Amino acid sequence: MASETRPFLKMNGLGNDFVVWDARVDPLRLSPEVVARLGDRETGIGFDQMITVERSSFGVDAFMRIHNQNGGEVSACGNATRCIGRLLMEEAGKDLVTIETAAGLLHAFDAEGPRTVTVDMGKPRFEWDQIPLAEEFADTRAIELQIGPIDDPVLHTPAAVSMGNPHAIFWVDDVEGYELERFGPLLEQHPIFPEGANISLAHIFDEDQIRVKVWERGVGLTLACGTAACAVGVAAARDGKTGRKTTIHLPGGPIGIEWRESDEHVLMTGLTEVEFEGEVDFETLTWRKTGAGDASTEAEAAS
Ligand SMILES: N[C@H](CCC[C@H](N)C(=O)O)C(=O)O
Repeated sequence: MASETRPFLKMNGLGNDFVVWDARVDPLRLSPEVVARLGDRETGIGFDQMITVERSSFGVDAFMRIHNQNGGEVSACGNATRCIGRLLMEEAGKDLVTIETAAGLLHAFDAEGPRTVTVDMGKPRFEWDQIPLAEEFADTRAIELQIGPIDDPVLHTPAAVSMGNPHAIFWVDDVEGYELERFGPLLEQHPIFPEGANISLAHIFDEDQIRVKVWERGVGLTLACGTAACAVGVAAARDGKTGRKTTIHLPGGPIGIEWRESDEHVLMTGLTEVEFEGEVDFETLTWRKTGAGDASTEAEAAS
């Protein structure tokens, strides 16, 4: 029986990593179980999200479909949007492309350096039923949620923001001072978040400089989260803690955020990387590397 192999790209945005399929000609729909199997770092390729690039029904450059490592489909992924933006710009020789997502149309354009891309992530949403939250809160800059002993909570009163996906941001004085591995899943699935939430610990350590650690919905701890960087930058500015231009320092590296005053859009700038080319045999669900990534391409160029 002929095996059915399919090529993919392995990419990352500051270590937040993806398997990317090009399904613009040959459609691809995988079950959540197969996505989770491929996403598992022991049994599969391993990734935080799986990205499927499809034809856009709006006639823009492409549609980007996003699945978390647990197999669940979601509407937004900032780091992946930068990576797909780069691929589409390189392919078409353009310096601006438009990507359709379930969260809306996003524009990616060349930023100041090689492999660096800026994405206009659109407007943040703050209304309780847009996050969404399970009950009405008039002010989502600090919602009533705490974890730990009632009289001495470990984490409490987070800000809530949607970038097309739900985020809760806890302001702390040391992002490493909390067991996010322990509290992350409890908060991610807290009943106040009917669709779950991405959980960020954020420490404003200098003027417009914020250190962030993220527990991602459907994944767990990741090295970076683009929509969390957007959500933290916006929540800090909204609450008067910083200006509208901030640098978000994630374990995987920095992301520049500008919450533009003229139209309230969030601009997110950061690196992208092609790690390698590969292919999956869907008969056996095995995979192999078939080509190099940026590191070797750049090494060749330098030699
Ligand atoms: N875990 C997120 C999706 C990926 C977000 C992240 N990887 C990014 O770069 O924005 C969610 O369930 O909403």
